[in-house]
Amino acid sequence: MNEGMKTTTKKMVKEDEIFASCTFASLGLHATLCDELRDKMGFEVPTLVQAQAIPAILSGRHVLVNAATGTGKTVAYLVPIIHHLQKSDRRIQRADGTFSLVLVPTRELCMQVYETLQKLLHRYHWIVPGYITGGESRSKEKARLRKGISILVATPGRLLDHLKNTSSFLYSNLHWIVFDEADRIFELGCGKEVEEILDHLGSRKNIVNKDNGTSSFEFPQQNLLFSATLNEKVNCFAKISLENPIMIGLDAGNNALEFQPSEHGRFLGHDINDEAQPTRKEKNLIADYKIPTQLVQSYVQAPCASRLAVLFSVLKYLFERDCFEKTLVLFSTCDAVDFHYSLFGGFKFSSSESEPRSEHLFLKCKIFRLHGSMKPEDRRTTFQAFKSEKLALLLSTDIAARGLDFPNVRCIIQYDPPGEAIEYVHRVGRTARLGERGDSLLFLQPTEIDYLQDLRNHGVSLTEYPLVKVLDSFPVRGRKHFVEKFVSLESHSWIMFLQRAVESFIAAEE
Ligand SMILES: Nc1ncnc2c1ncn2[C@@H]1O[C@H](COP(=O)(O)OP(=O)(O)OP(=O)(O)O)[C@@H](O)[C@H]1O
Repeated sequence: MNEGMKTTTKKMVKEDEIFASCTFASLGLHATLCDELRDKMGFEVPTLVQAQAIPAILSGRHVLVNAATGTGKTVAYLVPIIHHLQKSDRRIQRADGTFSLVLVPTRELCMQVYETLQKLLHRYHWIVPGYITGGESRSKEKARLRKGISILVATPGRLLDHLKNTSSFLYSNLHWIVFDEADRIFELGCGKEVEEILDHLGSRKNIVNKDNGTSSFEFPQQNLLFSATLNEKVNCFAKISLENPIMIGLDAGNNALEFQPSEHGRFLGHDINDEAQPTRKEKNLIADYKIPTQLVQSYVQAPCASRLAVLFSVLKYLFERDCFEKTLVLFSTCDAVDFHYSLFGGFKFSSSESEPRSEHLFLKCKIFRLHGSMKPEDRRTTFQAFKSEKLALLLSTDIAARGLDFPNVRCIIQYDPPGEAIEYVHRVGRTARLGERGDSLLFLQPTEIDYLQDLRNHGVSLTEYPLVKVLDSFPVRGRKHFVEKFVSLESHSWIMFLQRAVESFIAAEE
């Protein structure tokens, strides 16, 4: 973490590393839509991924986009679809049903894409956006589908449910299917669910050649896959959902990802229709993770006995010394989020045991929590509130790890490392978006330190966080801690003092 860096909105990378030198109009977009992007969204020029993806999608071909987190992928797929819909000779009507489907892995991301759509469609009132996602009442969703939704944003499970059970869901005019966070959707949908969706939508016709009995697929719709991380799951996904796609963001230098357009297309160095799985070596060659260059990535090694006091100390340091606007802390379970939420929200502290009266809240910032076991309404209000707060702390599970665009999140703390290394990329991608500054801190217990090597295998290297300097900055009984040589975290006077205070607070609580 850059010590004492001012929290400015100054971009940390050169503009030409984020934005293209062309205009939205030069990409072939309708003038009104370009005006909307400028006036409603404040977007003057396209980002690099938008400059490549928008013309590719306008061409009508299938497209696979691999671009770092926070580079504008959402607009990259929404805008060409809106461009085509607004220019159709006859204005589309609700009775025409759904023309485009956007599949996303979480409810919060569903709402976020829906809100972006509402802004983009401000001048196109006849193009109706909508969403269906778990946690809503199915009957309300049925009613919305019956009326007709032109561009529908949905999570896979609930979509399949309506495809099977809502006869009034009209999608005979479906032309675009977008898979945002494609690898995650495939993982969640375990492939079968997604294949069922594609088959229900008529998006994948299995053509059997009468002469030689071979089968291939025909795709009447235009399918678009987006993700910041490519892996074997996306490879399988591409196999069942893309036909000879245009590949964007795949480094030519990484031969495992070279794409040779051919009748079926090849992907990750393999013919995507080839049943043979990539060899172990080729798997290891799968893309280096695309991490924003300006992101400062650190780790801290903290044994179990002191990691809570360390987390407390780092948060206090961030909010009181570095004035970081917003911080997101990620835990592995809902219970862990709930436990730390009640602890952080209630823990009072006095810097000297002899003056208990001077107790005050240890963390002086608004604290929110977000996880899948919360009521849908609470998830929605929390999501919106954290987005609008200026100084806040969000404790969450991986529900907040992908796609969510929280303005001014300056630091991502992973208190529990993600199960899969690939989730690391998406978690840290909640900050350092679009050239903004950002920091990430990964907590590792001594037994987890090999995780760093796993990340290094994907081109990600972390520096050690200057933890002792932070701990030494907290006075104990009015005196700053100073020892010649650091022995261990457990024996640090501040950690021992804080740990005792936390334990007695927890012991006294229901
Ligand atoms: N052309 C643009 N000019 C300025 N800001 C933009 C532009 N395009 C997108 N943005 C902003 O950049 C931020 C990131 O956009 P978006 O959420 O689409 O990124 P993403 O690539 O989908 O990220 P993730 O991989 O995390 O889903 C958003 O705040 C969005 O409003």
